[in-house]
Amino acid sequence: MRGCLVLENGQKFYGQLLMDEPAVGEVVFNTGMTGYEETFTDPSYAGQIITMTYPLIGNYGTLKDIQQADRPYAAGFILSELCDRPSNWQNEGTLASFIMTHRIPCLYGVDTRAITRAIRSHGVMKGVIVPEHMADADVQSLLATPLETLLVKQVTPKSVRKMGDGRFHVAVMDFGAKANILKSLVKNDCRLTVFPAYTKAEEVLAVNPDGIFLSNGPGDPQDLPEVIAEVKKLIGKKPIFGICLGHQLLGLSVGAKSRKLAFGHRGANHPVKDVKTGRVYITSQNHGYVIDEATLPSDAIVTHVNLHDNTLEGFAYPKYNFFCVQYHPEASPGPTDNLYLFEQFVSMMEGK
Ligand SMILES: NC(=O)CC[C@H](N)C(=O)O
Repeated sequence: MRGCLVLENGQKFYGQLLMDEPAVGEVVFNTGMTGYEETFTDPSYAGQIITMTYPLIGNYGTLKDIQQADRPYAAGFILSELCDRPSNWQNEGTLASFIMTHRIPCLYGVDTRAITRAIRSHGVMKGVIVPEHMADADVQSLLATPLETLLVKQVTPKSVRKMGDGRFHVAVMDFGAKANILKSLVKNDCRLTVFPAYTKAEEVLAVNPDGIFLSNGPGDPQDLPEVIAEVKKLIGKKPIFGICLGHQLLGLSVGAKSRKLAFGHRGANHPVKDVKTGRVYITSQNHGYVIDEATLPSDAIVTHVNLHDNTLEGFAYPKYNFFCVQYHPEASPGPTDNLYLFEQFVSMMEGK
């Protein structure tokens, strides 16, 4: 069936639909050349329609073991060529069947380069994926639907769970944690008590963890004032490590400000400089917001900077014994060069 992406600035892009369900979401683009399955199951994409800039998607099929959550939370997918004959000895099924199983609207056979150029020049926009024959009035009323802002509520677990049996007890605040973050902690000799996002600080501290981890997650960090209030109570009590949304919440908790980027950083090839060593890492990223470096307290230390646009990619606060990064050291997808940060967290818990 023919379908169309309609952006809120009126631009339309035509292609094929896998199903006739419409999608509404913030349209973003991801530049990863591989890793579509990890990207599609990253809960931080909740509420967003992901455009993949790489032209061939689905060519190595799907494999449950590499998925980052039990299902995709994204609002929709936009692809150029959708490969229906994957070649991979581990393949468990085509990408099309995965998408249809989870009933995520998908527009394919569409000019993804043109969509990316539209987003790059206007910034991210709301958009809808609709069947081509949908009446204009219906398309407009769909476009007028307000976007959900309480996205963390959709992806955070409902109850506390335990993982691993390592030496270091880590309390994880799960705002939509990617599976490989939790696996990376467990691999680094940690045992985890994983808490839902809105857990009170007292309850987290009551398990007497060696350290606290703040996860990635969807949406605008400023939409989480109740969570920030709890993070403020955790700071300084235990060593803390934060990734992506976790980094942003730590920034807001110490009085820094966040702002929205024009079209975000989403992909597996973003150069980040480690300020102390001068070394440049190619990193995995997925974020639309940043902490404004100029608003950090003067005794916080900038540890990482993005070399595309000089935005803040990491900071540490020795006074409170925490550090955090905006990018994704757990990779999945992307380069694994930054896995050492999990070891750094363990050293902090060891008191080294
Ligand atoms: N991956 C994340 O944790 C993303 C954080 C936040 N939702 C952003 O887009 O900036």
